[in-house]
Amino acid sequence: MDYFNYNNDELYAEQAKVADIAAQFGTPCYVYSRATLERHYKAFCDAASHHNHLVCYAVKANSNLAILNTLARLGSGFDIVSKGELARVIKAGGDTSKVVFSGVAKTHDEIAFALEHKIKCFNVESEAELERISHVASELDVNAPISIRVNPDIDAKTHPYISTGLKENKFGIDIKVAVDVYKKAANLPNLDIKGIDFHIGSQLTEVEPFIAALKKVIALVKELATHGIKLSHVDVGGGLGVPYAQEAPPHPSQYVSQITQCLAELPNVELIFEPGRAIAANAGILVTQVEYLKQNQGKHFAIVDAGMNDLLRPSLYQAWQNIIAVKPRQGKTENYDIVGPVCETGDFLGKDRDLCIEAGDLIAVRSAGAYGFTMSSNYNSRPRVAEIMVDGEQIHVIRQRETIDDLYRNECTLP
Ligand SMILES: Cc1ncc(COP(=O)(O)O)c(C=O)c1O
Ligand SMILES: N[C@@H](CCCC[NH3+])C(=O)O
Repeated sequence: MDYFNYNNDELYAEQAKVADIAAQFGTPCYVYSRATLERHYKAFCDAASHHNHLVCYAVKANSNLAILNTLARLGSGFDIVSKGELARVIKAGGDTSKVVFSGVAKTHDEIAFALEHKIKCFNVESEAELERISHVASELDVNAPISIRVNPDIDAKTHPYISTGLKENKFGIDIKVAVDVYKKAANLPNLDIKGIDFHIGSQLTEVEPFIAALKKVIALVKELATHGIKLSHVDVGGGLGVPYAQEAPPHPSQYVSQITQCLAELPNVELIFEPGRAIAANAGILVTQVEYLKQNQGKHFAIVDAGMNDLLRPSLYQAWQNIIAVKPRQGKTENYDIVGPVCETGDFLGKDRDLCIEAGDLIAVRSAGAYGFTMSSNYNSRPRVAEIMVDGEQIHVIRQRETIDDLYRNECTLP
């Protein structure tokens, strides 16, 4: 089966299962396929098998414990951005020695927690952070493994909100001053310089920007060697896109092979990948029920029970995700805006979709396994939805739907 089984993934092939799941557990709900998740992870590993490598799944894409545990069992490492994400990795049985820690605002407490759990590396995003990590490591009397996240000033040609490798973005350290920062790191106490990393953005549909950034980084690795600073790994970040609509991003094997070719001149350097979306997006769907069909002066709306609080990407980035009927009907299609219950005009899951549907029907938003549940909220006091994993013939509830009580569990009224 294709890596991007966009039109025919394991879940869609089992429409009856999706309908049963909705009947049993209610809607909206996220439904994931373990088989797809595993296949996507292996696509990276298999393609990189001839180079010393580590795939560190980006936890932010989908941090459910069952998802992390599934990947941990395959030997995955993890890219984290908070103490909470590290705690999830530990709870899910992940190996902390395979964890890299990214993010621009690591606190004293987060750094100490990561050091106590002996993570593989801190991806350092500023000189001030470097000093803080050195300080915390000295307090704990340990050495902190570090890599500098360089900002290579490469245009990733993606949505401006998810572009991270340009000088106007907050991420990383200007590649032009990186040598000086490495020299500074070499002189600070309790730091072990391990590697270098970059991450130029998300949902990239071409390999060229990755290669352009990697070439700059390889030149820097060589320059650092002339200063006696030897690196043992190069972390190329995540960012490989998926086909939500007509875009045709490269298959992971193509992407990985171009990267390994580029890195062939540094055969002893470990290659780290941080994919999130490419592993999780097309392993999940959001299932929602049509509550009402409505017409305003010729404009058709399908009002569904999932909203922007459940899946934010369409509202936040005007992202397009395919929407299909779980049980297609024969008949005339209508052009609908698929909108949710939230009191915001921007609350939509899709616009201008031709569908043949009736109230009560189930529809599925595809490619929703990444940045779906993790970006959901309780806005409008809507309980967060259930997450379900299809695992061969078995179906597991991997997160219960929140109850109304859950909404105010941590609140109180004034005395
Ligand atoms: C540092 C870092 N690594 C990895 C990722 C994962 O990105 P993606 O889901 O696009 O693979 C992100 C998110 O963009 C990130 O910020
Ligand atoms: N949340 C974004 C991706 C951001 C990646 C994090 N750096 C999305 O849904 O596309």
